Amino acid sequence: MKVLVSDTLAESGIEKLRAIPDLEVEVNTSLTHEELCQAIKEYDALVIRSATKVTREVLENADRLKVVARAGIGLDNVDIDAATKRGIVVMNTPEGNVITTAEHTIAMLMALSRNIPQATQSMKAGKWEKKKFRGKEVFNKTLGIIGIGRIGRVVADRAKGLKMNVIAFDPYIGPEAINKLGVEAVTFDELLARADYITVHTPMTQETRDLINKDAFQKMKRGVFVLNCARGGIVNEQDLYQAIEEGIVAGAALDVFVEEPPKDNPLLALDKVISTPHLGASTDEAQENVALAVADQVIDYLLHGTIRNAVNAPAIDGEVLATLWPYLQLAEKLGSLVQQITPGAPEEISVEYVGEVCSAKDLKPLTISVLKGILTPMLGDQVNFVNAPVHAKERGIRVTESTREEAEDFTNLISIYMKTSKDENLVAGTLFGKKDVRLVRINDFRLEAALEGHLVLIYNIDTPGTIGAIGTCLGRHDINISMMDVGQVLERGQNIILLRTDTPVTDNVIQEVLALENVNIVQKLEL
Ligand SMILES: NC(=O)c1ccc[n+]([C@@H]2O[C@H](COP(=O)([O-])OP(=O)(O)OC[C@H]3O[C@@H](n4cnc5c(N)ncnc54)[C@H](O)[C@@H]3O)[C@@H](O)[C@H]2O)c1
Ligand SMILES: O=C(O)CC[C@@H](O)C(=O)O
Repeated sequence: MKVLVSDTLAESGIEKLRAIPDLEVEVNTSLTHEELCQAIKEYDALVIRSATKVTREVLENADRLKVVARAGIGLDNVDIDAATKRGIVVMNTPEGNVITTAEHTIAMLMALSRNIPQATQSMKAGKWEKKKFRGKEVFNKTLGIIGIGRIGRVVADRAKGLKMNVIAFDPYIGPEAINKLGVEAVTFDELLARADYITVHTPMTQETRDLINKDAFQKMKRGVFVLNCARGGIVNEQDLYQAIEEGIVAGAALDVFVEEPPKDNPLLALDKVISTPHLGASTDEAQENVALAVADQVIDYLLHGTIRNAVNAPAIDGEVLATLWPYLQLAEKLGSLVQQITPGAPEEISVEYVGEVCSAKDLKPLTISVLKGILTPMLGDQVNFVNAPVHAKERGIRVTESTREEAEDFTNLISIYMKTSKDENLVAGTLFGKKDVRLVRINDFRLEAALEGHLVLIYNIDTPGTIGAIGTCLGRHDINISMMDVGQVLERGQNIILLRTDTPVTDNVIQEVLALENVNIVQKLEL
């Protein structure tokens, strides 16, 4: 079998792959996209970091490819849906670079406070500018951490060592769990108002894109320092530029950018911005960790069929996988839906399997798929079929599973009830014709809708003209509705409307729909 390594990988990982007599390993880090589309035809495995773009076109040419393996976490450069459609397993190595990235954040924090990069540059230019580069102590200052997952909590630990006061905001981890880390749990606005330093450690999701925007900067202390060693775009780049110009932000440290490498990014011209070229994970130790992990995972899969850390397939036997496949999609989509409509930190998840689906020998992969669906909108690429139950456990989520063999209205049904710190909801779905995923219930409302694309969920009072008004409002913004399904609870005179639109609906349009008469709740969903 042939393995192509198309990005720079630590030598130890390449040696590990080469030590297997059944594997022929080629390293080529200079392929163009067109060359990769041609070359990929011969390979069984593709090992990448973040540079290789594994597009639909690459995957369509991948006649024998079985696995795309990422040394690192982020899979922004892989078309996972296209890989799934072609039965190609996509895996990553989510553990190996946590400490390294947290240390980089602390290095950036210190460099920012003491103007080290600027002072170095000035000295190299033959100057001695002692006054110009007077800095700030971090001792006793407040560090606000947004997203206190694996990296965020190591940053907190190291910052406490520097005797900083650490506060954190993470809507998906209960305050008790945050407080247990010796970190004060606060709301988003409180963090913005109190922090002297703000660092983001969330994944890039719909919710975190532009999380630190104009509004957020307006709520910060004057003189705040802002750090982003997570993903470009969590801190809006134009708004950051403006906030620096207005004197709100005293300095920013950026390891990641919306466009990498950045082209003519005005932030890089500002003295108050220090930057590194996505070096968060770049230490000998982390690169060794992820290279060895990725090599082990590829060997295990190619030689023994054992899947680890896959984001698109559970670790089960191929035959069982074929039978469960459509149910896995249903379970994951329903999980994603219930998470998107239920704000707050999940506390309890109950999954009920009804009818034909109960004949599956083992329902655990389906429950894991539900968990993956629930956790992915919160954690992005970090969640896979292996670690989803671990993440759920770490977050203190109670998960229960039950079965009922007798089906009522549907031959098979998966229902998920989720309770969070703020709300609770129940959703249910079925497979039509054994493979078409359909949503059939949200709480007391019965529907029949395909679960895909850009969706808008609207709760309204059942009165003539409301649906027309919603359609007109979207039409005014040139948004085409490609599907509409209405569920009713007659006795309460309430409707639920699920729309699919050809293009995503912006937050401003959502607010306009919400302002219409008889409309109570409007939620934007991506499935
Ligand atoms: N710079 C680098 O080279 C580098 C290296 C590794 C990881 N990363 C990035 O660092 C980030 C964090 O990675 P991790 O391993 O700690 O992930 P993680 O999944 O362990 O933690 C992410 C945390 O963010 C929280 N979160 C999600 N949405 C949020 C929101 N709207 N507001 C506040 N918190 C929210 C989650 O609940 C979770 O606790 C990711 O974006 C990852 O891609 C960057
Ligand atoms: O491979 C890299 O250097 C990027 C690392 C990091 O952003 C990741 O997603 O793991």
